[in-house]
Amino acid sequence: MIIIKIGGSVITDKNSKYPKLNKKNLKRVCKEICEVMPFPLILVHGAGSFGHPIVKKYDIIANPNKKGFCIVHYWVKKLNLYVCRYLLKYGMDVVSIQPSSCIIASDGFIDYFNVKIIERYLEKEIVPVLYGDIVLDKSLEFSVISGDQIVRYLGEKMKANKIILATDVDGVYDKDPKKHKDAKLIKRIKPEDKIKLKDFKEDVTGGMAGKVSELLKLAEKGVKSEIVNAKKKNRLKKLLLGKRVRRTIIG
Ligand SMILES: Nc1ncnc2c1ncn2[C@@H]1O[C@H](COP(=O)(O)OP(=O)(O)OP(=O)(O)O)[C@@H](O)[C@H]1O
Ligand SMILES: C=C(C)CCOP(=O)(O)O
Repeated sequence: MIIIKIGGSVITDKNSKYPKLNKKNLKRVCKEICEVMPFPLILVHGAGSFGHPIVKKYDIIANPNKKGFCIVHYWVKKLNLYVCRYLLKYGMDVVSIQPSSCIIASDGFIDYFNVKIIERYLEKEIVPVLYGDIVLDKSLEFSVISGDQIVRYLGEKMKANKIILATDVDGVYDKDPKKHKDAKLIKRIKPEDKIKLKDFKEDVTGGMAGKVSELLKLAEKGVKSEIVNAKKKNRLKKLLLGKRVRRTIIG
């Protein structure tokens, strides 16, 4: 079982205040995955500018509200349609799974997740495509569930043996590589390493810090994961083919 998360920073222009697709990257990444066609596979993607700026605009974290919920839901679903469109174009049989229809959270964390339907699609050799979404929350009314959190949950539940998070940097650095030219790539992070996550840039779901903290939870359960740069042509493809590429291993 392999789980790949395609980062919103790769398939959208994450710096945009409005939803803006990076179609070139989206097509290339979908093509790279389809050229390898790993199976059994679950795909997850992030929200990028189709989610984060809208969550901020409607102040959903501080004030979970119905209007904001509906608008965020609409945009992330729209991004998911684009992702599914290009996966289909390059030959993969996919089905879109809307997290807001199968997940209920409690205090921002997945509390209930009906994975039965995912298992049934996998039995039919159809790849489920999920995404960071806004969902019902028992205590907060609505909460934002990152693609990273979905990866962590499914990684454990589905006993994945390969988990890849594709983003716009080569992996986890000792400081944000976009702000510091001298940042050094950390090749491996183990649960026992005392890594300071609070210094890493944060978006509404925690950015790189959120990603690492979810992956460390997986590592504690003995499940390893890898963060790789999918903005670089063929890097994800090579990793899927089992070749050694520049990346961070967590676990
Ligand atoms: N120490 C760090 N190491 C690596 N990247 C870092 C670090 N601190 C901050 N970052 C930032 O984290 C970003 C990647 O995380 P981010 O959550 O934005 O990616 P993503 O998962 O691709 O996006 P999305 O959450 O929209 O799916 C990079 O663009 C980088 O600038
Ligand atoms: C912003 C929303 C709605 C989902 C965030 O998911 P992520 O991009 O994986 O962090």
